[in-house]
Amino acid sequence: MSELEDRIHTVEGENHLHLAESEDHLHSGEAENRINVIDDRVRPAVDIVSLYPRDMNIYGDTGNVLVVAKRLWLYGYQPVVHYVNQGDAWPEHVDIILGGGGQDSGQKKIQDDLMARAPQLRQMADEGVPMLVICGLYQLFGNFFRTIDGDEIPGIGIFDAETLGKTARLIGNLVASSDYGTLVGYENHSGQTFLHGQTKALGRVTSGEGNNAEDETEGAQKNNVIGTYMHGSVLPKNPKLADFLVMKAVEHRYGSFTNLADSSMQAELEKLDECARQASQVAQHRPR
Ligand SMILES: NC(=O)CC[C@H](N)C(=O)O
Repeated sequence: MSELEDRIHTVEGENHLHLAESEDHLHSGEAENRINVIDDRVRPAVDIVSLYPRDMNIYGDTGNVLVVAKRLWLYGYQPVVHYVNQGDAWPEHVDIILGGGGQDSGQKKIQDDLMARAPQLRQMADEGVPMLVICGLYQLFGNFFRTIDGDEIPGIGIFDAETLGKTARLIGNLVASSDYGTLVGYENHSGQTFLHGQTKALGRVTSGEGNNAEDETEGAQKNNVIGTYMHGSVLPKNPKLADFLVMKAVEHRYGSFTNLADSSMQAELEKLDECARQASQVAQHRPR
């Protein structure tokens, strides 16, 4: 084993340890948690922001952070995860932002902080920073969410879209066709989102409801920002979508994406993709 391989191997052990420990940081309130300290001479760093993990993180959405970190690792990069809750400092480097869903009450807890960060987030979206926002946070990346109680939670308008709370909840497995293949996930929301203007949907629903009970659209995409109603978490079963985000994050940081994986990392990626393919097949045929 070369010195480099040896180092990557050793570092990988540490990385897993830190990833496992990182759950503790979700509620720690610390401004920033570097989950691992790795030799930057070996692996180029990519900085991930997990946005509002304390209040916006349901139905396994934190799994998206683990998938992006793992795939970056297997492509030969060094993932550095920063957990950013309300009031926390913004990291110096941000290459990708991942945020989950939440109850209406969670959305109210983050609304002021989100509005304060809105200009920065809009600028980053314009600059091509990849972002993935699920359900409750997706709704707040639109223009507003008017809840069933009549409260209006303002959004940051990255997507030209509005969300209206309805009495019927849309709950169950969700399948959509998209540029990233067949996407599978799980939806549970009372808000129904309607896209306006040139806003592009992420996909077309083939089973379930997606954005609303009317037009068969699911999610939205603008530049490299993706919003979706798919929990589950979505990325483990949808690796093409994960790779789109991973590659855009590397491109943002280094100008282009290069696969730095050695043969064992490549083999692990292929194994993961095969697991994802099988999981997706099963999920697609589950009743709603
Ligand atoms: N799953 C969610 O993130 C729910 C979002 C929002 N509170 C709704 O019910 O529409």
